[in-house]
Amino acid sequence: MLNDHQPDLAPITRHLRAMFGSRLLIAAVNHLHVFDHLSDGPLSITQLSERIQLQERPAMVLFPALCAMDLLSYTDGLLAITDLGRYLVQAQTPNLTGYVGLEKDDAGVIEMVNRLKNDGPLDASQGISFVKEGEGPSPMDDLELARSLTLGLSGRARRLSPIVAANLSRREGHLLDVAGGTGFYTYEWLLKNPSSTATILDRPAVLSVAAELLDELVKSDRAGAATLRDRVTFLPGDMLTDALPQTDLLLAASLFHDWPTPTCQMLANRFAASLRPGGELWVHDAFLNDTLDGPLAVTDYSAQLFWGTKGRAYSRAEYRRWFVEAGLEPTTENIPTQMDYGLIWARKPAL
Ligand SMILES: C[S@@+](CC[C@H](N)C(=O)[O-])C[C@H]1O[C@@H](n2cnc3c(N)ncnc32)[C@H](O)[C@@H]1O
Repeated sequence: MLNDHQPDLAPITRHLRAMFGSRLLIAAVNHLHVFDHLSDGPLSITQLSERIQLQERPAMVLFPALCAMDLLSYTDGLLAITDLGRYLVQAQTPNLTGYVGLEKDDAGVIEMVNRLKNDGPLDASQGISFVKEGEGPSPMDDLELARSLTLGLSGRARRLSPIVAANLSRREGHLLDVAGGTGFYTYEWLLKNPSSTATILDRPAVLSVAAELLDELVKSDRAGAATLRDRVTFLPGDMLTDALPQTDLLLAASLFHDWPTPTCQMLANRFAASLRPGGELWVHDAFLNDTLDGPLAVTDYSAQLFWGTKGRAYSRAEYRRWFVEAGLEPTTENIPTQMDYGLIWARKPAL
């Protein structure tokens, strides 16, 4: 476990991600004119999305962010301008549209507007970070890029994995860590479950980094580390298409948030099928409020995910709907970890 003297590192990631939230704000005010569209009265998400021509993913990134900033409210299925948001309507005097607009030509803002309108970058010919889908190129299959992206996540994984491992079920059995990246979540869980085994599934280039990190750990003086090598299997593959091994626990850490909604449902179905009766699907991620109006740290993160991947942040209610559709029984537990992350889980009914 982390000792009490180690701070939650959330302030660092919040400051990092605020940049993406700022871009959303300026895009909404000066390019998409969200507040002017709402100035005659509330609209549903679908109505407003149609007016400003946003598809589902960008809409579900932008509107929750503006709610989290207290500029819009979302009640009874309607988006409305708040008292604060009124000061972003051009017809209101005074207003701050001109002041916010001093930044409207910033390159990051212009690119955010393009990505919002296009539901992603205009040119994705080199692939998208953290995702491998179909036959096209993926940075996760490029030795250098896969290494730098995986090592880029390693500090977060090192820090959060002991907390996650302490909260996952303790049981004798098998853990399947899908899209396991560095493998730290698996290594920490195995250290706490000395009779268990695990499989880490990811792209081959990522798994070679995970194997190096395991070597380091095995050579360290951590109690039990020497047993890890025989208990971990590295499984190179494609989680979207390859057969998944049967397992007792399946961990999806920072996984769903890289993918659009239909892919998330498909993944939930595949993961449910790979669980043995009584098995558990665990998700470690940052969750939107079920009311889709924050929290700000997560709407900023959602903007960053929207920018860099095919996904966004989802609410626990969205995950639980996928779980039910996949035949799983969601629990009501919401377990916070750190860095604005948390755990939720669902059970596969016993036979
Ligand atoms: C954001 S990282 C999360 C890594 C790790 N679970 C963590 O929390 O640090 C997403 C991972 O998904 C993997 N991935 C993407 N598409 C995949 C696919 N089709 N099959 C298997 N792994 C995939 C990437 O290689 C990457 O390691």
